[in-house]
Amino acid sequence: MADSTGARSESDLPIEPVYDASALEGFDPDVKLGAPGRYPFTRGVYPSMYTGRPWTMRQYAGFGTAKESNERYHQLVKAGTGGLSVAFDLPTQMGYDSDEPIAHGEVGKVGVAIDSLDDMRTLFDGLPLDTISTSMTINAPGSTLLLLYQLVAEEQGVPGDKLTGTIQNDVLKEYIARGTYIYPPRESLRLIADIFAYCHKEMPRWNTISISGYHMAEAGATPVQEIAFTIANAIEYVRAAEAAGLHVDDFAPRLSFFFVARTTLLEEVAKFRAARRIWAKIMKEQFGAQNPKSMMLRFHTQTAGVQLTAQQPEVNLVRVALQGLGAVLGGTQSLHTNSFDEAIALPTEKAARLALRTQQVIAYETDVTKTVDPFAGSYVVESMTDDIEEAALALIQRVEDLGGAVAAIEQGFQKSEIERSAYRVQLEIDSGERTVVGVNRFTLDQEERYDPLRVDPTIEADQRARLEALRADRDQAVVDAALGRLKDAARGTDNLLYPMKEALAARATGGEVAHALREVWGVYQPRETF
Ligand SMILES: CC(C)(COP(=O)(O)OP(=O)(O)OC[C@H]1O[C@@H](n2cnc3c(N)ncnc32)[C@H](O)[C@@H]1OP(=O)(O)O)[C@@H](O)C(=O)NCCC(=O)NCCSC(=O)CCC(=O)O
Repeated sequence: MADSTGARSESDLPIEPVYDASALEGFDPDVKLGAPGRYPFTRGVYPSMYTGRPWTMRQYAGFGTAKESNERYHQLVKAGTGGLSVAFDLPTQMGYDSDEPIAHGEVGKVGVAIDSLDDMRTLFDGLPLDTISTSMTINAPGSTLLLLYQLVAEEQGVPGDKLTGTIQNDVLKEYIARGTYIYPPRESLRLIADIFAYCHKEMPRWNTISISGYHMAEAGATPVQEIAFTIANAIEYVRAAEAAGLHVDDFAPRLSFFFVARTTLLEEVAKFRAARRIWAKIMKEQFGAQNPKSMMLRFHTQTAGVQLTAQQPEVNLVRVALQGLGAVLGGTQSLHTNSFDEAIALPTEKAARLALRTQQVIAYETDVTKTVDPFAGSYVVESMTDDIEEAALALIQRVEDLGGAVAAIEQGFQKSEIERSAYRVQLEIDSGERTVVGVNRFTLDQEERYDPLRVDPTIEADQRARLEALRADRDQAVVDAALGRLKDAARGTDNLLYPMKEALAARATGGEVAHALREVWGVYQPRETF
């Protein structure tokens, strides 16, 4: 291994200037790799990987009203996207309606505003929910949006067992890095276990959670921290579901993951391979899973937004191509490539199309899809995979020693470790030790003007008007009764999703559902650590 003066990876692990056969001394490919599609899945979750089917090109999109977002989805489908991915605005993500004072100024900004079944119907108008898979980036109110989706599908004549997609539903990382939590951790875990049980019965093809390292990475986590904290959260979810009486093989096949892809391509490929191996072993050895699908770490990837620059934004096209290539070489199941203008504002239609084209070039103009796991056996990538696995396992153990992910969150552990890493990177950029092209080297004297997309400010008023009409039009007594049954379930142990679905079908709003649960469970108060 390199001495302390040698190159270091993003995870602060040594990188040798040259790797040779000695790096793989004692390396047993049968144990470390297995065949593609076989335990421990280091080489990928499917035997044929992209030679059988390309990854899902799934571009995250949504802004303004349901109608505008619906138009963008139709454009993306026309441009060849393989699956939908819905971005919701902050009020929707926090369980507030568009007409609440706290929502003012945020309606439709970072995603689409969805208040009720009426909005959801508009959002998916003309999109065939029996054939398209849809991911929804929604966490604390994940159950609400999932049920609205199911209700719209039922109106289209598509039953729950035909529906494919994913809700993010990963509240633990919200406490650590992203911030859109509502309820305290223990109640959130109970809701998540109810979602697992509901989907097992009613929507068996749905991916019930997307356990995410992406946002931790955006907040500054290193690759090792990203996968270690994500897997530690996943362990917590498995325990919560088991405690609720579910059998591991009844829900684990539908757990999915979400990671970042940085420009440091070699380490990223190693990270993805290590993550698969770690998860497979944990599920088999620690949780006694029997179904190989329970051991498969299937993941979505988004290219690293934090690496994009507002300066010379077209350079971001190059960064995204490299990041996307890393994700594919690492065996991702689904990929979002960022638009080059994302460091400035919401992507324009042209920028969104170019981002999709980037994936299409990787898929159809390179040769990396023609053979499975092309880096297998590489001196450097296998060494890095081992190093990352070892470091990540040690960090998972530290979380376990603190009492598991929830206890560690309550002690502020993950957040402060990530902040330390972010600080280190910022110091390196400020001192010039780390080059960011166009920012601290190769800069322009005068940046070109760039006209970003702006959200129409009148949409908040439109959304309010729609809510007023909905409240005047619906049968309030039916809504109140259903919300009452939801609160009773929250006080007791019955699965919450059944009364929640009744309330939403009666046109209760997302805000009303969240308020009902707030009333019973209270809200999470974060602990500040320095
Ligand atoms: C599991 C994944 C990762 C991918 O699901 P997909 O449906 O796309 O892919 P998949 O499951 O791999 O493949 C679909 C079907 O094809 C089959 N299949 C695929 N490849 C195969 C092959 N080579 N051989 C045989 N079968 C194969 C699979 O078994 C599966 O069928 P079966 O199902 O029948 O087995 C899912 O969770 C997902 O799509 N996640 C997306 C998450 C996302 O978009 N998040 C956006 C976050 S955006 C965000 O957070 C932004 C930042 C912010 O807002 O803060």
